[in-house]
Amino acid sequence: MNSMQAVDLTSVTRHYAHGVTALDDVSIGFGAGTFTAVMGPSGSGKSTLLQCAAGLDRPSSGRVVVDGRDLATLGDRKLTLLRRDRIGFVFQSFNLLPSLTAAQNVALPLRLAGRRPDSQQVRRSLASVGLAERMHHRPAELSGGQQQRVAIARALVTRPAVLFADEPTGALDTGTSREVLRLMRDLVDRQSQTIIMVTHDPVAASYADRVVFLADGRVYGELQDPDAGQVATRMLQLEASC
Ligand SMILES: Nc1ncnc2c1ncn2[C@@H]1O[C@H](COP(=O)(O)OP(=O)(O)OP(=O)(O)O)[C@@H](O)[C@H]1O
Repeated sequence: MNSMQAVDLTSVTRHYAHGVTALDDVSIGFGAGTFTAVMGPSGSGKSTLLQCAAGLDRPSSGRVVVDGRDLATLGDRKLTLLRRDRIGFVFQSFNLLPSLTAAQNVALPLRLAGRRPDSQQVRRSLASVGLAERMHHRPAELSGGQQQRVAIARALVTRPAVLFADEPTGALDTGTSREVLRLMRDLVDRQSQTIIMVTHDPVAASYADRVVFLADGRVYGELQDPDAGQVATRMLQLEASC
C-alpha cells in the first residue's frame, strides 16, 4: 500500500442476501489530505463503499486499510476504537442533540469515549468550522448550514485521519450547501484533512480534487479537478448505460 493513502481498498466485494453484489472487486485508494467525491446511479454501491471503508460494514472479501490498519485484523473492540478515534462521519441529517449546546454536541464523542472534554479542543474544533462565537447556541438557534457545520466540528474533534460524508448537503438549500462545501474544501486545503464524500450533486462533486464513478458495484473511471459540467455529462452517460 502507498503510505500516503489514508484509506486503501483492495479487491473489495460485498455480497448481500438474495444474490445482490453491492460491491464487485473494487480496488481504490484515497490519498491523505485529498478530497474525493463518490458518485453513481442509485443502487450503484456508494453507501456500501463508504460503510466498508469506514469499518461500519465488513466486506465479503478483499482488504480495507484505514490509517495504516488492516480492518480485517482488528477484533470488534479494536475496530470500535479505531472508528471512534480515527474516523469521522457526517450524514445528510445533522443528528445533533437538541437539548445540548453546540459545544456540548461537539464534546459528545469525547464524553462517549470516557474522556473529559478539553474545552480548548472543543473550541478549536468549532473555530475550524467558523462557529466559535456560537458555541453556547442550541441547534434550534442555528441555521441548517450552521447545524451541519457543528456536525462537522463534532466529527473532527478527535482529529480523525479521514472524514466520511454521506450526502452532507442533501438537506440544505443551494446557498447553504455552498457554504458547507467551501468549508470542507478549506479543511482539506488548510488542515490537510482527508475527506471522502458521497453525493448526487455534480456541483458538490466539483469541490473535490477527484470524482470516482461507480456503477453496478464497480469503479467506472474517475475525473481529476472536475468541473460540474463534466461530472453531469459523465453521470448522464453512466445512467444511460445502466
Ligand atoms: N442490507 C442490505 N441487504 C440487501 N441488499 C442491500 C443492502 N444494502 C444495500 N443493498 C443493495 O446493494 C446495492 C447497493 O446499495 P447502496 O445503498 O450501496 O447503493 P447507493 O449507490 O448508495 O444507492 P443510493 O444512491 O440509492 O443511496 C443495491 O442494489 C441495494 O439494494
